[in-house]
Amino acid sequence: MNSKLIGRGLVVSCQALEHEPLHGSHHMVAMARAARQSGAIGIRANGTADIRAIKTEIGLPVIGLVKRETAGFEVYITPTVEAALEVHRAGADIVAIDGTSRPRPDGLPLADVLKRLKQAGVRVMADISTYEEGLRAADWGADYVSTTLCGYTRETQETELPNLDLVGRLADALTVPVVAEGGIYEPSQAVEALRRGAAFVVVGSAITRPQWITERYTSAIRTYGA
Ligand SMILES: CC(=O)N[C@H](C=O)[C@@H](O)[C@H](O)[C@H](O)COP(=O)(O)O
Repeated sequence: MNSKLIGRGLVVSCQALEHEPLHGSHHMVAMARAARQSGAIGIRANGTADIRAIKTEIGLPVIGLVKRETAGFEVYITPTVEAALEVHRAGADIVAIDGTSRPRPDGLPLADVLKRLKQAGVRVMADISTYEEGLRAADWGADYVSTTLCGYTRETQETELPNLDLVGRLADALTVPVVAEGGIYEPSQAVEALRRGAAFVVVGSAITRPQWITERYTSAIRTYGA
């Protein structure tokens, strides 16, 4: 499938959940505009409203997802086939889904999910947490494999981020594009991810979550004891 939709560069994740200060499409479109102005080549966005608004107003390729919690399940990034189709219909160029092997609310194994989405003409990014998950997702037809969930599953919760070793190992093993995402806080880490073979880099919190950026400063100052 089209691996050149997004070239070697920076994708900015513009996401704010309901409890976050910048929640709302107006703010997310502004964030995406700022990202485009400074050279971002794609946007990652959560929820059909934000995806539609960013797609219409910004014009960059959009990696879309929907975060949806379901009681009794750990997966929350586009957890079902139906959710993935919603994101696709909202205009996302690539649909990011949970690419781990954990149980999903619609009861389908990942291999079936990928098969159905491919049949529907959806370009899929599998958000994985381990090397083995990345290999499996690619084998089952994912168009992109992203390290998004490393650090966020039981198995990986102690992992220090960003996990650029995981990026490098997957990039060496796979022919589909491997995306470096999760915990990239410094420009030098983004460059290192590309050097290790990432097709592109996704950065979110370090650019678009001002409450988190502020906290980095206030906690450093607290530790200093000012
Ligand atoms: C684990 C999870 O739910 N990640 C989400 C996936 O869409 C987003 O909350 C992250 O901001 C995004 O992956 C970018 O990562 P970072 O914000 O670390 O640059």
